[in-house]
Amino acid sequence: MDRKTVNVEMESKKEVPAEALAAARHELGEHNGINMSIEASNTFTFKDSDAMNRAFLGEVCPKTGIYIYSRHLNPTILNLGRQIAAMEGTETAYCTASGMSAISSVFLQLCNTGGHVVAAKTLYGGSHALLTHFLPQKCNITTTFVDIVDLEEVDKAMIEGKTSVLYFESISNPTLIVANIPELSKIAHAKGVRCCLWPADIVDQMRDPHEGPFMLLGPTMNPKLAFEISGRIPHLSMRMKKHCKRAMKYVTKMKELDPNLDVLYPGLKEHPQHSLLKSMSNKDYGFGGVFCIDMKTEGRAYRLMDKLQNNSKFGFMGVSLGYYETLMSCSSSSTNSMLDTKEKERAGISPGLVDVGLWRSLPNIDTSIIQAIEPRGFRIRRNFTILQTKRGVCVPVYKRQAMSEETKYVELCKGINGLDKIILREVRGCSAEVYLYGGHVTSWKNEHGEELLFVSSKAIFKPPKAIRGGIPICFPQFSNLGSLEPHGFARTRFWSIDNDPPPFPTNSSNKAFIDLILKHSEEDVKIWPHRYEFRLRITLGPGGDLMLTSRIRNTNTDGKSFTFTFAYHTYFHVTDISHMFVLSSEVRVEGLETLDYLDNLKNRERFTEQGDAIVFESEVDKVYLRTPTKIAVLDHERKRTFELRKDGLPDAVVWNPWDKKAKTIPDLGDDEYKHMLCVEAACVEKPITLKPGEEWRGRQELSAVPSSYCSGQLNPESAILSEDIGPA
Ligand SMILES: O=P(O)(O)OC[C@H]1O[C@@H](O)[C@H](O)[C@@H](O)[C@@H]1O
Repeated sequence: MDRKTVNVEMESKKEVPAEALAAARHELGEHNGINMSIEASNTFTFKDSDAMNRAFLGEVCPKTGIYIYSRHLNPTILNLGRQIAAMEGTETAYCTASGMSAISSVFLQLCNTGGHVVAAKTLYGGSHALLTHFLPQKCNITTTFVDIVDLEEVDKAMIEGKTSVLYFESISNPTLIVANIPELSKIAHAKGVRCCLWPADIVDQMRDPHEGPFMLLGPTMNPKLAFEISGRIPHLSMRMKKHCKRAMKYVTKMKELDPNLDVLYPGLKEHPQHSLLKSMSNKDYGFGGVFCIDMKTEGRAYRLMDKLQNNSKFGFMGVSLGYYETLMSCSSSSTNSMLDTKEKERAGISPGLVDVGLWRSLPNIDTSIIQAIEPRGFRIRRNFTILQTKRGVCVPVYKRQAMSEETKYVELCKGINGLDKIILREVRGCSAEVYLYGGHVTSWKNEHGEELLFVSSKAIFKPPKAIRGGIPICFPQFSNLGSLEPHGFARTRFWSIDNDPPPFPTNSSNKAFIDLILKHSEEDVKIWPHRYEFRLRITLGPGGDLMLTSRIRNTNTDGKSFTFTFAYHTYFHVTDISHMFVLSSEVRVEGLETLDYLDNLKNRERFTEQGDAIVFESEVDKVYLRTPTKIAVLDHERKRTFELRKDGLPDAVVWNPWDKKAKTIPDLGDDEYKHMLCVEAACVEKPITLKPGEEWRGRQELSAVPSSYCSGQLNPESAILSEDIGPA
């Protein structure tokens, strides 16, 4: 027995790949190490000149332990080749540095100039480009593309004496078509055509591969990598079984949750080649770990992937799908982007096809479907915006309907505790809610019904307490900068609908708006001896922007001026302000860097902001002074940016109570501080003074855009126009 060989001869024809591999040679290390040694040399020496001569004459070779040059063959790479050959039941295997180097070498090996290939029309983009562009131009090798499941078409396309290769990839990427390998081999062999299948047995009836392009072009794998793969390959069977099992469970659950979902997976009975794959595949290995969801359009595919990666933490966007994490890609615009529209159509590659290689560990997948798969299923459901109908059937509603004629842009109804509330709606499905109590916006939702403002679960919708969350109006006093109750009384008064407001410079396309008015009451005059009219217009723009315009007029008849401070105390809803992302919080504010601020936590002492962006790791209560008209709040995890634009309001308050302070606020849950961030367009440092008859105007506009924000470059209009998972 060879010192480096454990007793077992390679048996290439074992039926079960794992058993065949276990029965294959196992190289030991140079010093009898249990691992084989990595042969890192490029070139090899010989015991004498005769041996060298015999090696070049081909009389001795790697089989007899004599190597010349690693580009031809290397012991470590050869060992991996033996393992793979054992698993695949082939005579030999050659390990290359990439799939495309293997595929191109095979074509160069088997085809002569002027040659002809018959290939499946659905191929990996690189293979398709090689056959469509490179080989015809450089080598005059042409290809006829066929539907690989139509055996007659395949047969007809092969020209005896001209066609040298029948090439297909099974299971195909990205459309998951399964080829009938035994039948295709028969048809090819009958015409003397070599049958090449990727990624399993590459070569059938090939001459010694070491004489051709494999040796000359040097696509050889790095021996260190070969060593690593050799060590992992013995467990591949276990991983593949689990991989396939997970995909099967996951897809089954998804289909259960939404039978209308366009999911492609060979494990599903409705897959056209389900039975074929079952008949060909090794027992217990299932149907692969890759499935596809057809979102129909590229835009919807992207938005789904964005959400799955950044909201649900489901996986990552990335091609290859072979990583140990779940990967997903929209093949039409990634791996298959080199195909033109017609070629994609012919190959059946929909622009919205999302391929998912499901690897990520789903906790308790075997023991608790409900705990493990269902929540993820629900996440997917949520991402597809699926609603539960009355009959309990899930229907996808991404075919968003335009607002029906009778749906109202403005609706007056009763809210919590019977308080009057106005709902504003826009055609795309966004909405806002305003309580007359406080003139208080309590909800702002995007077209997917996602809430963009934070309202505490403990909020008390009852006078005299202000509602915790939404957008309280602080007037005529911000915080405790005066003798009135903190933040003034406007947020705890009942406002009225202003049916006849003085003319407003409005955008005529805005239909969803409401005008409110608050006037002095005799009671209030006792605590703030002034007469005023506070008009508030709240508008929901067609793109979902929320705009608040305040007009405050001094209506004193005693000739006295009055002075006030003001804020739109906006509570933005954020994923989790306490989460850290690359050493800073997932949530940050841009636009306030380097500005002066008054620190409410330090007796309103004045400081200058030092950091590049405002991030959060503890309580913050600052009044930034003379701020720009645009401020952005970035929620990294949700991949959402709020843009706040303001006019007439020079300051900006940033407040989060963090954990300790939150516990002292009775109408705020202990952990709720994580999901809120107040950024308030305000006028604090220099109070406003109005003479009788004078009017002040202060405006705040909010947009939520589903992308990252680059300071100063954000065009909210175009970002807003990019729909989320919208109509198919
Ligand atoms: O609890 P309130 O009155 O709604 O105020 C909340 C916070 O509002 C912020 O605007 C102030 O800067 C903070 O100082 C204050 O604590």
